[in-house]
Amino acid sequence: MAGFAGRLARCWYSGFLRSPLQVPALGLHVGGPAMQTSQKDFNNAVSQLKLLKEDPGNEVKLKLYALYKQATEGPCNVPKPGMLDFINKTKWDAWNALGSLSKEAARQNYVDLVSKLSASSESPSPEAPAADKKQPESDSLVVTSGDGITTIRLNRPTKKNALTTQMYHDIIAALQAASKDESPITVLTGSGDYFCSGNDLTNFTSLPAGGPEEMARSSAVLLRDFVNCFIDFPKPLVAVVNGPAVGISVTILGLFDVVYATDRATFHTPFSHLGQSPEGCSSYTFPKIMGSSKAAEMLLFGKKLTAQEACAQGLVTEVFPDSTFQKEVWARLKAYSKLPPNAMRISKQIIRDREKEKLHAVNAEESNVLRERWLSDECMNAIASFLSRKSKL
Ligand SMILES: CCCCC/C=C/CC(=O)SCCNC(=O)CCNC(=O)[C@H](O)C(C)(C)COP(=O)(O)OP(=O)(O)OC[C@H]1O[C@@H](n2cnc3c(N)ncnc32)[C@H](O)[C@@H]1OP(=O)(O)O
Repeated sequence: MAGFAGRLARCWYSGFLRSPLQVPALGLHVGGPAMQTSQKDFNNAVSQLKLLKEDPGNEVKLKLYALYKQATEGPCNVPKPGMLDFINKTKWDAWNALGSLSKEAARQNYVDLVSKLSASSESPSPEAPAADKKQPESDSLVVTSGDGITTIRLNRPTKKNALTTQMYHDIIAALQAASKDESPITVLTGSGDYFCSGNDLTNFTSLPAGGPEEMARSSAVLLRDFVNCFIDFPKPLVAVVNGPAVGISVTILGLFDVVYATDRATFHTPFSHLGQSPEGCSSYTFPKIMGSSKAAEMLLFGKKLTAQEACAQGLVTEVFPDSTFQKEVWARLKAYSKLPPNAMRISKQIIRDREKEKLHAVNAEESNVLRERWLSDECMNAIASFLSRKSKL
């Protein structure tokens, strides 16, 4: 297992090794207005960078590093690190790739890049009901209430809303709070172009002192607690699926009361590709919802469904054109939220309660199986492969 930790760590570095030239849509200056940037603007940008809410990713961090060095020290003037010194060699390559770019131009490019990153991390969320912030939340999860709806929004758009360990904890807390608040309806949705890309695969790279076994054990406990919150949620729970959904963000949909999706959404559970197995009670809910052979195609073979297909198979309640999705869905939910809240709760109870015991048992079993799976070579290799950017879904 120690070998696995090393392998993952190496793969993380390989992610860092992606070419600095692959930084799309970050048009860089080579002269002209560059001369306008003062040292003060540059220093401000250095400070501003520390305030970014989202990690900008390795490629951008590498670019920032190279521009900083060029702006402060000029063209690369230190010896190239050895082949096996992966990180320093990567940084050296990025700096060296800037060639003879002047210090002023590098400063300007640095300032422009930081300003773009700051602007995108502050861009407002798409349409949603007028809402007040409910509680202190981590940057990656935003919880608001308004118009009779509590909205839990996954807010990590640059990572396609992949779920970090902290986000699982925050969602549990948000659901517990929402179950007791005044809003008749609770919604889960995402910021940006994705609903959610599933479990953040880097969760498995920060090994605790107890090693991979401890990581697998604590992840299984967290997974079980997370899914239990959805099983036990007492009020109408609605998913507003604003874009593609992957992995655990698909499987838990079987535990929602209503699922609205944009026609841009897709539904994908690539468990076998990842050497993993189903969670979110999908081994039970999916065959019930769509029949065992359709469920097998998704859960065993990772067939990706379009929104229309998912609707035809009963996983999605209704599909809306992307252009009117937010407007139509929120208008409808606002109207539903005016229905008598106790009647809705009691109706949900009657529909769901007789299944709860079964669902808890399924959840416990799925979490236990996954605990083993996470330690398998198949799973480790798949995660390592994603982290080294050799594979994507
Ligand atoms: C408590 C533990 C519970 C565990 C429960 C288990 C759950 C199982 C699952 O959820 S399985 C599903 C896991 N998810 C995936 O395998 C998705 C992996 N991601 C991708 O294949 C692609 O990123 C994509 C298809 C979702 C999107 O591709 P696209 O080309 O459009 O975008 P990028 O790949 O460039 O993504 C942008 C940045 O986001 C990072 N990212 C996206 N998804 C994840 C993820 N799941 N984990 C970690 N990071 C993710 C991606 O690496 C890019 O980051 P970068 O800009 O720093 O490179």
